[in-house]
Amino acid sequence: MADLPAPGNALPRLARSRLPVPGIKRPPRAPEAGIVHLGLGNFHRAHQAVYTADALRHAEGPWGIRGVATGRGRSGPHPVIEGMSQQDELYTVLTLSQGSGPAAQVPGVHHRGLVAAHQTPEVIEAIASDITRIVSLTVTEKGYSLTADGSSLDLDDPAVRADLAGRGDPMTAIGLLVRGLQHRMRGQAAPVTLLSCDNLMDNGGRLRALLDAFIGALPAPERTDLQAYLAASVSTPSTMVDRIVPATTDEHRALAARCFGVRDTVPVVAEPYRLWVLEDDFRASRPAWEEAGAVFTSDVAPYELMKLRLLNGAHSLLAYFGLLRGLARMDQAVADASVGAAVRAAMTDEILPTLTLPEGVNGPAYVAELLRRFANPALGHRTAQVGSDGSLKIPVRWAGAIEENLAAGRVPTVLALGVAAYIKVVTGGPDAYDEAALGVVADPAAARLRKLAARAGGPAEAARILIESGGLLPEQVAGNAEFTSLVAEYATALGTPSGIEAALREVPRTAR
Ligand SMILES: NC(=O)c1ccc[n+]([C@@H]2O[C@H](COP(=O)([O-])OP(=O)(O)OC[C@H]3O[C@@H](n4cnc5c(N)ncnc54)[C@H](O)[C@@H]3O)[C@@H](O)[C@H]2O)c1
Ligand SMILES: O=P(O)(O)OC[C@@H](O)[C@@H](O)[C@H](O)[C@H](O)CO
Repeated sequence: MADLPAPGNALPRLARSRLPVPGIKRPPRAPEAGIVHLGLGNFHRAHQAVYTADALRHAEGPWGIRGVATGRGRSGPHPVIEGMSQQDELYTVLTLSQGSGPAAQVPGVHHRGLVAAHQTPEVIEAIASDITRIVSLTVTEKGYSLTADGSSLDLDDPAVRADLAGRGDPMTAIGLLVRGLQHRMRGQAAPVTLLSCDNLMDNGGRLRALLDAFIGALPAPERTDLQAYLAASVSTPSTMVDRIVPATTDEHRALAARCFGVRDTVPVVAEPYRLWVLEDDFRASRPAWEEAGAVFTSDVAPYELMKLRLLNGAHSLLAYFGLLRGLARMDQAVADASVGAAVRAAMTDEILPTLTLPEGVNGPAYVAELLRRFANPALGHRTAQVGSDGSLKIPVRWAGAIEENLAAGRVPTVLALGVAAYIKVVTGGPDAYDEAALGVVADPAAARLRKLAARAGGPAEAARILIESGGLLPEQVAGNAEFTSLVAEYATALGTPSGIEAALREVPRTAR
């Protein structure tokens, strides 16, 4: 992590004893950690942690958070864990609005964090602790060890196989959870709630199915004991989580220094809007998150579907169209006349008709509000960040809407152009978009998809192959000749540098 540019380096580091400062209150001390959170990334720190800090102001409870940095492939100190440990486990949440300066909050709910890759036994112990009532997750789509089509646990993944065999410390989030629950069961600790806060449809049900699949593949005595324990003592409610939280940059660190006189190496930035809708199925107690504005309901599905298809679906369209148009930031993409019009058309004509909205939500008003949120220039949200991991996001964000349009006899033209744009970005190499200026669009399936595309004689054939064998879209979509032909047509059109502009101008008018 790069250090702060001057004059920030001259400032004293954020610490409990240095608060309050004008604009930032000193938080109360974090209470006992009843929550273990896997995936101490930016989103958790700007969403669940803020709801928890706000809830604690209304009702006390043992709701400190033990954050765990998950995932592998990193050696040495973890920047967030290290940064927070040098700041009394504190960090700043900068709320960035269009047209006004930032507001700041220090949630102050975290205890000393753990790095799963180096401190696995401590993580298992924390999950198993009788004090722990909730284990929450934001481990990204990649963290769930899903098969390429996203339908089930990838039992061919070497990390999953090693975790199942119990060879060494568990490496996957699912393996960690199961081993933690096993210890919990043996220690006869209180029931516990596992709370997925990732952008996955039916995230609670999905997490449960993955745990069931993992446990189902264990040998008999372990398997049956854990199955009984899960049924009796573990709940996995679904949640819809919403707040745009971009990756932190040096500019954000400098902004914190300039506006609040705080040298914080690990701040997070977020939009003012936030929403959290949770299925009210907690096996043990929980923070009074409703006091902080969270909504508890018996059915989260309409909220999840609305958010994933409209917000995240539109986000991914903006990202790929923006990248091909040479636009680095999401606000630039939505402000671009041709990109903005196409994405608005997709939201209104292709996605909204596939949704049964939650009671009281007005579709057009929700779309208008999303477009306003995307347009916030203060966030600096990068198209390359939102466009990354598309092979895991497209099945969640676009596939259902495409499938339902086709089933209703409509061909969703903007979503078809979106698929062609994604294929160009992920398989096109340096010619597809200006990587040096816009940033790297990472994707775990990139090598596999490029290999498939390399077999083709041109972009149209590559698009057909990727739709048929890439695992991005369900069979019913891949088998729809009209849709596949349209994506192939767009793939050809995107072959020239001005292709995207012409296609975007055309696409909202060509609804079929
Ligand atoms: N950032 C947002 O605007 C936002 C909004 C709503 C929901 N979310 C959800 O939160 C997730 C995380 O977003 P973020 O902004 O915190 O990202 P981030 O990059 O700041 O953090 C990602 C976290 O996931 C962990 N992770 C990554 N790959 C993993 C793997 N293979 N196994 C286990 N853990 C892994 C990392 O250790 C890190 O803690 C998103 O993928 C999304 O599902 C994000
Ligand atoms: O966080 P990702 O990378 O899964 O997705 C990028 C954005 O679409 C997403 O984070 C949104 O900002 C968020 O879902 C808004 O609530």
